[in-house]
Amino acid sequence: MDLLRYQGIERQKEPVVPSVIVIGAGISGLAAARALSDASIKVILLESRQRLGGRIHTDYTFGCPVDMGASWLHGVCNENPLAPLICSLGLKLYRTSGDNSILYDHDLESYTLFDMDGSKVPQEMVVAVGDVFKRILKETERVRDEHAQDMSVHQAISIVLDRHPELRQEGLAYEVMQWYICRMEAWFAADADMISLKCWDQEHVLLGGHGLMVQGYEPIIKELAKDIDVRLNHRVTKISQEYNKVVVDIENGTSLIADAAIVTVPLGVLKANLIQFEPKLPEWKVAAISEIGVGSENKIALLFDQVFWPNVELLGIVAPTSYSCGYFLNLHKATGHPVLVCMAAGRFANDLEKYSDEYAANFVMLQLKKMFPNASDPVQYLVSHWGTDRDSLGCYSYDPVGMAGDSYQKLKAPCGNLFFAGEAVSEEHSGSVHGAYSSGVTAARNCESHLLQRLGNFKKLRLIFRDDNALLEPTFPLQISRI
Ligand SMILES: Cc1cc2nc3c(=O)[nH]c(=O)nc-3n(C[C@H](O)[C@H](O)[C@H](O)COP(=O)(O)OP(=O)(O)OC[C@H]3O[C@@H](n4cnc5c(N)ncnc54)[C@H](O)[C@@H]3O)c2cc1C
Repeated sequence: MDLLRYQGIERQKEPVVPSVIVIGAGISGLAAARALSDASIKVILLESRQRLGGRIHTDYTFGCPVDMGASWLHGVCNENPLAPLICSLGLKLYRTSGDNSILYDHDLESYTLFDMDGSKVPQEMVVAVGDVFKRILKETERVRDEHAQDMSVHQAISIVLDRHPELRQEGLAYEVMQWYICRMEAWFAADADMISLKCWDQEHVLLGGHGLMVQGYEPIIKELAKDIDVRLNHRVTKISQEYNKVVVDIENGTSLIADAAIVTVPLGVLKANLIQFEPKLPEWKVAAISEIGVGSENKIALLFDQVFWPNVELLGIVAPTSYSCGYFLNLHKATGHPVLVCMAAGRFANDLEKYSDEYAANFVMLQLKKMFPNASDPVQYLVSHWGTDRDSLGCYSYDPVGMAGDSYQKLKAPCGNLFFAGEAVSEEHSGSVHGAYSSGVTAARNCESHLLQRLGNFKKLRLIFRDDNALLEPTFPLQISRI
């Protein structure tokens, strides 16, 4: 095979500079490319979209940053792998909850809930039902211990309520309970009847609570991409491992060749077989791809000319089913801009994608008008489509009922000179930005060790030095506010 007929990375003269193709310019791909580039490895980053960031997408159409993908930093602490970057860029965080928040709870104190008739739900009831919900979840641990077979969180809640009728709620309190289930479903981006009882609370949560990125996540993406050879509009269609090399075919008909590749495309893209692998991926890898779930979450952001809602972080509407409940993030509290973001998850998020943006915006405005009959119409709106966008095909991974315990490890495991990164390979922090970032750094390190073993000590060629210690110790403290 004549390697020179491939475009892109040219055959190197001695001494050898290893080359790696990173596929996907989300946070994991950018982190991997940055780490490899800092280790003097030649990197090309291929991205199918016309923009960087993947499931991080800060939109500026409203004249202020609005994150249509990730918006929270989960774990506002120096141990968060993103802390050094956030600090060095001087980015501000608005903390919506502290250390004692539970997994799916961004801040109990600053919710205001309404019923379908627009009446405010008494705060004592919100707190009381929240306590009952915590007790129910605690009881599901017993159900888990009693059953060898996995089941859904929904099924376990039903078993608990059969055993403890005193925990059942009636009337408005029942609707508030549905709202808590809706919040939990939003965390996992999946309905309660799909979430694994065995796994749902096994996530390792960093300290420091949850903080909104006030200026959006985009500055981090820009910083990581500095000086990296990124090729936008380069959709990868095939990855072949040949003669100790990796050949990557691009939709535009060109091919690139390198010593190794790191695949960071979303799990949804792998599930849909949008990239052909030659030879085929081993069965254990294919099984992991199919076992891990991909959830759905969409945002409908609404810009108003003035604020007509109370000064709380979240506005919620309670309903007889978790599907019909709704909630809106009040960006005005965190950023000062008159923006509400409706967050839809699970089947509701999927269903919204079947309609036009106008329909979705009208639908959530109807919900808002139930809470605030005098609500003005939005000046502008934005609607995300993470589930049908062929570059994401879902929002982030979750643990479905019956998932094998080692699926994340298998998804992460390399196949020869092919490495895997992305939020879904992060065992401890899947579904998060910091988990995706770390997975990219880890894949780059593993890839570098692989190349060192195969090609010898190219380290002596180190062209760019980065002070590794500078990455460990943030120069400035995290800037956290609570207005
Ligand atoms: C609505 C929503 C809300 C979220 N909220 C939060 C939050 O508040 N906090 C948090 O920590 N996390 C949140 N997340 C999750 C977080 O956004 C992701 O975990 C993280 O951004 C994933 O990064 P990644 O690099 O793994 O994947 P991606 O960002 O998806 O990057 C993969 C890249 O691969 C590209 N690609 C796809 N196919 C191809 C191809 N064939 N060829 C070349 N390139 C391809 C894609 O275009 C994309 O740029 C949220 C996600 C969504 C969708």
